[in-house]
Amino acid sequence: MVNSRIWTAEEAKYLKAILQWQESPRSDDEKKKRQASVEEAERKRQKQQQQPTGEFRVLVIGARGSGKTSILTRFGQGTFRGEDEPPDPFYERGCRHPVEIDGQTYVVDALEMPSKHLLSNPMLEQALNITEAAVLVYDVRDPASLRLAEGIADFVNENLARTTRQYTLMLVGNKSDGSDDDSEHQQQRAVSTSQGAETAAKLKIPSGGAARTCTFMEVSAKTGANVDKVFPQLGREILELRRFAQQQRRREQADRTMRLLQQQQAQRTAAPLKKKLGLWKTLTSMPFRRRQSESAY
Ligand SMILES: Nc1nc2c(ncn2[C@@H]2O[C@H](COP(=O)(O)OP(=O)(O)OP(=O)(O)O)[C@@H](O)[C@H]2O)c(=O)[nH]1
Repeated sequence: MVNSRIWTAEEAKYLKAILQWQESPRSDDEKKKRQASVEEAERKRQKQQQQPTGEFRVLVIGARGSGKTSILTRFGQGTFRGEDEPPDPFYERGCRHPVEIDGQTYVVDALEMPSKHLLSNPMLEQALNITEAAVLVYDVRDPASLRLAEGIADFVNENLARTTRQYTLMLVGNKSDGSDDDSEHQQQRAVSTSQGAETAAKLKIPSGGAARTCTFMEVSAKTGANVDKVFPQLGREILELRRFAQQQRRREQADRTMRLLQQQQAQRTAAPLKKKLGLWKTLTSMPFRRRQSESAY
């Protein structure tokens, strides 16, 4: 039989001191670092356990070589492959990645439209049908890519004009790396920031009733500048559209209910009148019948 031993307060203190000493002494700095990494690991664990609040499916579309895959690679794993490297095949079709919006986690399901399908209307239509928003990517070094982005916006508008669908667009000028005093960069840049912003302001959006303008952003997949802002911003706009659509559905439902109530009310007021009319008809036809019966005698 094992004898249980109760430590006196003094003995417990002594034992604790020995154990702490055996744990290897740490400097204050090390202790702080360790504590920080424990807290970070705990935050990560909690985040992984957290169910996302929702999901958005968005289309990433633009001219060949404008940097669609590079933007997704930067968004998904925070890296850039290098200007002469082929794109990361893992991100070539798109990616799923969480974003934080007002303290809530949402999953972005980004689909990249291969540039070879840009001229195929059925493919584009299909892509629009399964998404709620599109990132129109152009290369700030290539004006033709901006014109193509405008063309895509026109196609989206024409396509959705016949429907009541809500959809949003964001114009994104990629490869904006290099500072303003970087002469090589200035030589390469062919579309200024203001040109991009003006184009976005002119772009129509299939609004389904809500007056909105196209958001514009310049990014660089190479340096990572602004890439992290694209999808949360788009997510916010999608949430706004969903709220608008829900309000619209509620209004329509309320209108339908109102019309139904009015019809029922009209029927109720018409019913006694009909009854009176029926009685009147019966009464007016009676003498005729009586006359008939009289003639029988
Ligand atoms: N300097 C610079 N180069 C970039 C940037 N983003 C992409 N590139 C380069 O541009 C080239 C095309 O990038 P991709 O990401 O493959 O472009 P894409 O639009 O997916 O191309 P396709 O799928 O062929 O249409 C690659 O050589 C990239 O390294 C950027 O922000 N800055």
